[in-house]
Amino acid sequence: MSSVDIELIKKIAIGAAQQILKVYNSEDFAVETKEDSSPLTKADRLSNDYIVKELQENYADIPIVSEENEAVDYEVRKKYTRFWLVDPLDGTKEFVKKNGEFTVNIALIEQGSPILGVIHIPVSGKTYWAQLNEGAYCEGEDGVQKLCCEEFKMSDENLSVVCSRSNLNEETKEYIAKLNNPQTLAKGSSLKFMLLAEGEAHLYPRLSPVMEWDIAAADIILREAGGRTVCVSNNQDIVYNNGQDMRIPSFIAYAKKMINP
Ligand SMILES: Nc1ncnc2c1ncn2[C@@H]1O[C@H](COP(=O)(O)O)[C@@H](OP(=O)(O)O)[C@H]1O
Ligand SMILES: [Mg+2]
Repeated sequence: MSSVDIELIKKIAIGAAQQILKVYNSEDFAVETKEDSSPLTKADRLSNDYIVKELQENYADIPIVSEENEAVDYEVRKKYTRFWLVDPLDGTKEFVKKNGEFTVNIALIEQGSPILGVIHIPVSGKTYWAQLNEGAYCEGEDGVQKLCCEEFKMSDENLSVVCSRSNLNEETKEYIAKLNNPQTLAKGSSLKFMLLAEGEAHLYPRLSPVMEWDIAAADIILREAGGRTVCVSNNQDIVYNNGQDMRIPSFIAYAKKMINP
């Protein structure tokens, strides 16, 4: 099996962002609606084409599952020991609203867990990355920084809680309302996890569905920064590529949660 070069994956994410920004900065772009009612633009397609081509050229032996590729049948997919899991433009609704809250996400999944993740924010130019047991990092205007989550207890007052800007449901609102005077911040895309990884927020409860590609890169980056993402149903790590559809019904992402309540 070929080994993977994280520097190359970071370059691929940045190259994909250039494709996205060509569309973002153009006067006007068409917005189509997919079968699941979510939006699709030329930027999603250009970013996907770029990432898929680069990954195939450099890692011919590692299959790719991407939001914008044709779905891979579970009977085929369940035999994968390693695969790329890609969301070429996470936060398409935010892209359409032109608020900058969208990301490029590339993860490498091995035996059901992410072992590498790269997230790039096209508008700010910031890149986040992590590999299993090697820590999490980001690079922006201030150079490279090691990411480290803030410690907290669930009973703390004024916890900083991030939630979806465009997909916030009643169940999540009720969960947040039970906390002790929470300070809520709405953001689009996997950026929410990055706020936890940077020590800027404590909790990201998501009691509504996402797809595996929305969170795989963020999951490993947050974990390597000292946090954790768990399924609500069993309070365990998310197991990827574990069923017919790649839907995760709900999860809670934590910064560094202390055991005492
Ligand atoms: N009902 C649903 N089922 C599955 N995924 C959903 C969903 N509603 C929203 N999502 C996912 O939530 C992502 C947006 O996250 P957020 O709400 O945190 O900004 C979308 O990513 P895309 O923008 O890549 O389609 C989409 O995959
Ligand atoms: Mg997405």
